[in-house]
Amino acid sequence: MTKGYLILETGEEFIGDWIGSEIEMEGEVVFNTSMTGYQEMMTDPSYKGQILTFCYPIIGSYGVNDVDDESKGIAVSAVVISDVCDEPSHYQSTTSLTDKLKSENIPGLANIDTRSLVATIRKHGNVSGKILKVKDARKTKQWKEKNSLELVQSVSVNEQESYGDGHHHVVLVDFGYKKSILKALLNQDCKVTIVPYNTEFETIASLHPDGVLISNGPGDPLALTAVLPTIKALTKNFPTLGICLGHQLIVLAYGGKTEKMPFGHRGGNHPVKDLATGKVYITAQNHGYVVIADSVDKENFQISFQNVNDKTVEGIKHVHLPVQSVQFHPEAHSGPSDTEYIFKDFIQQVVTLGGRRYVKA
Ligand SMILES: NC(=O)CC[C@H](N)C(=O)O
Repeated sequence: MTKGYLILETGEEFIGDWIGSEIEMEGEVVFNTSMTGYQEMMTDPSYKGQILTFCYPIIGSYGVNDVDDESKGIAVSAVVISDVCDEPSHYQSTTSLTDKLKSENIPGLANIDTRSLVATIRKHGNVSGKILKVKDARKTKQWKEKNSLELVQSVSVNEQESYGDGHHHVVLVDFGYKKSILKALLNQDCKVTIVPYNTEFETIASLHPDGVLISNGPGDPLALTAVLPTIKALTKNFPTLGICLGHQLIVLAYGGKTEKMPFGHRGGNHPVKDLATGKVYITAQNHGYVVIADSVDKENFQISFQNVNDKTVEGIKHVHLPVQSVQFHPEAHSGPSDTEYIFKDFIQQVVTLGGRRYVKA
């Protein structure tokens, strides 16, 4: 196997064995603590531009299948693995993880001491890294600035797409949506029209949606200030659900603020409390930015969910409009269907209030 190096901008080096495509790569190095779901993680567009480290030590054992990709292909820039399994066993598996990486031109490193790497990322908070074939000091002198708008542009659809023929028409504004969100809507008897992230309010309104879903997506929400007036107008006119980036954008649209977290929430076991009922749910998460609690427009919104570990904002609900958003992923099943009821709630609002404008834009 070819040796490869992961060099962090903070100077630390990790040596491993090259897997996947033999191209050098740069990106923010993040980690996910889930024990399973590597295929879903790699193909989640919210990871665009990032080098994803798997905390779980054995990755690839159940292979890769034809049904679980969250988007058109691998979204991460590269993967970092401790022990990669190249002889998968699962009835649905159609290829191995390393062959999938190769076929989609994505590099990775295996046999990396991921525990030490994660401890290093946690120590620094945020850190970029480069995967290199040879240690070349010249290559680690300069670091690219991340352009979040370009990340969203690269994953959003360019033209409208339509799925299903259910009773409720939901427009999904695509900042890099996960297919599980589309599936969850189709399961709720929806017809879904997916529109590019920068579609204007009037175009969306002319589709006569019963409800609107603002999707997840990569990068810093502050790069998307141009779409905030549209998002605000949508929330004032249609039942709206925001997920992850969509949640952050709704908060920003009402004058709230977001900030970068030290090393994000990425995993399948983040406990989240519903502040109305006191009930705690185990959620799947993937975000590096978070809403600043004090900045939320309290005249219009109440905080609906809170992270049990660090008390960060996990959701908001409008005080009188059918608008809510969550920082976690209700479409991702940390258990059988834990928070999927959020889609049911949304559709309930669509049924009672959809198809009508109830406030002037
Ligand atoms: N999954 C997402 O939508 C992530 C939102 C945003 N890019 C963040 O990292 O916080």
